[in-house]
Amino acid sequence: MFPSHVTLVEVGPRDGLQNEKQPVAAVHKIELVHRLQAAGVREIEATSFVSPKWVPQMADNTEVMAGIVRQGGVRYSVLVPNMKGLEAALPTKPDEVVVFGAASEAFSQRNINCSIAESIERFAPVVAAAHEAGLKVRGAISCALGCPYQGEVSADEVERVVKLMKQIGVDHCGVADTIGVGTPRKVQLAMERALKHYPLVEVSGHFHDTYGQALSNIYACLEMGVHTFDASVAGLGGCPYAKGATGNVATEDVLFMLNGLGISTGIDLEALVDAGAYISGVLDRPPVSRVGRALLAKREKASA
Ligand SMILES: CC(C)(COP(=O)([O-])OP(=O)([O-])OC[C@H]1O[C@@H](n2cnc3c(N)ncnc32)[C@H](O)[C@@H]1OP(=O)([O-])[O-])[C@@H](O)C(=O)NCCC(=O)NCCSC(=O)C[C@@](C)(O)CC(=O)[O-]
Repeated sequence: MFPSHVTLVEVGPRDGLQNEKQPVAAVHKIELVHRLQAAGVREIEATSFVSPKWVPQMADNTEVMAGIVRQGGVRYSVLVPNMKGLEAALPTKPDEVVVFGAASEAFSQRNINCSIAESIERFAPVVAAAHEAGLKVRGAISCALGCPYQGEVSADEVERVVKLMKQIGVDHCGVADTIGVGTPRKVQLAMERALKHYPLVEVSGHFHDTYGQALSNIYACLEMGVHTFDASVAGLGGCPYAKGATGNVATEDVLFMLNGLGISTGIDLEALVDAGAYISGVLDRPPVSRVGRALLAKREKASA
C-alpha cells in the first residue's frame, strides 16, 4: 500500500556538492541549507567528515556545521567513514551520522580504501561511540544495483552487507544505486533484502538518475511501502569514486511526483525550486531538475 507521507532526506549539500571541481564557499553551502529548511525540508545531510585529500570539497565541514542556524524539527546528518571522522564530527553536534559501505568489494576499495569486511570492522566502534553520544546511525550501501568496477551486483551481495550493518548496530539501512543502473523490479529485489533485516521505517532508497530510472525506482519502492528517500536539490551531484555517475534524483522532481500522488512531505515546491535556482546560480549552470527548469521557465514567461 502506498504511504500517505514520505520523508525526503536532502543530500544536496553533501552528495550534491562533494564532486564539484570548483570550490564552493562555505557561505553558499550554509545558505543552501537555510533555504532548504525554509522550504520545509526536515532531514538534511549537511557535509561529510572524510579525508580532505580524498574529497577536498568537504574540507570545510566544521565551518559549514558551525554556520548553520539550526531550525527546530530539522535533523542534520553528516557522513563519517571512521573514528577520526566521528571524533571531528561530534563537536559540531550532528543529529545523525552516516557510515557508508558498499555491496561491491571493488567499490569499497576505491571509495574508502578497504575491503567490505574491513569497513565493517572500522564502522563497529563508530556506531558504538555514536550511540553513546546519543546519535542515530544510518548506513548507506553503495552499488546495491551495480558497480562501475565490478558490473552486476546481486541481491545476495546486498543482503550480506545489510546483515553486517545490522550486526554492528546500524539503525537504518539505505539502499544506494550509486551509478543509476537499477530498474524497478531489480530495485524491489534489493529492497526486499533490506526489509528482511530492517523495518519499513528504517529502510530508504538513494537513487542516482544516470540512466533516467530514478523516479520509476522510487515509485517501485512506494509500492512496497518504503517511505524515505534521499534526493538532491537541482539534481546536484555524483560520486567522486564513480566516474560518469550523474547526480541524485532531483528533489524537485520527486516532490512533484509525490504531490501528484497526493503524498505529503511538508515541503513547499516553489520554495524548493528557489533553493535549487540559488545553488545553480552559485555554480553558474541551470538546474538539472526537469521540474525546476519547467517552473523557472513558467515564472519567467509569466513575468515577461
Ligand atoms: C576512509 C578514508 C579516510 C580512508 O583513507 P586512508 O588513506 O586509507 O586513511 P588512513 O586511515 O590510512 O589515513 C590517511 C590520512 O587520512 C587522514 N584521515 C583519515 N580519516 C580521516 C577523516 N575521517 N577525516 C580527515 N582525515 C582523515 C589520516 O589522518 C591520514 O592523514 P595523514 O597522516 O596522511 O596526514 C578515505 O578513503 C576517505 O576519506 N574516503 C571518503 C570517500 C568519500 O567521501 N566518498 C564519497 C562519499 S560516499 C558516497 O557519496 C556514496 C553515497 C553515500 O552517497 C551513496 C551512493 O550513492 O552510493
